[in-house]
Amino acid sequence: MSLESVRQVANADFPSRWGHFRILGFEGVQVGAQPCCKESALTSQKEEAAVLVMGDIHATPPIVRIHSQCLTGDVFHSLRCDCRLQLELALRMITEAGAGILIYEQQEGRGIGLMAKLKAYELQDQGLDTVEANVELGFKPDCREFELPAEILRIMGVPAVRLITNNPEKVAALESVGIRVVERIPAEVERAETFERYLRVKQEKMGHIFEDVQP
Ligand SMILES: Nc1nc2c(ncn2[C@@H]2O[C@H](COP(=O)(O)OP(=O)(O)OP(=O)(O)O)[C@@H](O)[C@H]2O)c(=O)[nH]1
Ligand SMILES: [Zn+2]
Repeated sequence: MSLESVRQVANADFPSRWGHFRILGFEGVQVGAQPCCKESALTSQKEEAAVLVMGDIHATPPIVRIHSQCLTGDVFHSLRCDCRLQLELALRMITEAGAGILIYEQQEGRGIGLMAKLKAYELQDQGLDTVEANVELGFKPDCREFELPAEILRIMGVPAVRLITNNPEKVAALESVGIRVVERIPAEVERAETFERYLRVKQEKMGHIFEDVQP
């Protein structure tokens, strides 16, 4: 599968409680078969992202967060995962620096979609972890490829970034298309018992880097 014809479709003023941004819309088209699942939950081949931009992003490598949509966390403040806290961390870092980019990718449930993620929650309630639940539903543990955010950064003329993430796949995805990650900024948040297992599985099964705990 490859991503084609990525284009910017909007650019507007965006005052927010975090600070004053521009908000940009980008879309691209995925061509080829969905490699992720047996029964495709993703009916649309279009990939979209909303991008918040603040300040001068060209003077030095800007702070960048590639955030995958988590409706349950980002909107409802779920404590099953650390997504909302990571989103807040990123927005705080960008506004404190006065410059940066937040790419909000519509990759709900690591790309499996909202309904499948809720089914995965059900399986997790029965004892499976996040990786096992995805596999049980016929998906890969992680369906994301991060081609769209990489292409967005290229279109925006950003050749080097300081990336907020614990996920080495995001670093590798950018570097594989020539965007240098001059610094990886940990996306570590205050822990809660309700998402302790979620983080442990990210560390043990998905290779995420956590500096505040030993494996
Ligand atoms: N399949 C599945 N996806 C989940 C679950 N909980 C959260 N997600 C999704 O996980 C994605 C976030 O991925 P994470 O693995 O938490 O973190 P990451 O984006 O890979 O890495 P960081 O940059 O360090 O945050 C979002 O798309 C969420 O919707 C779950 O139980 N199952
Ligand atoms: Zn989440």
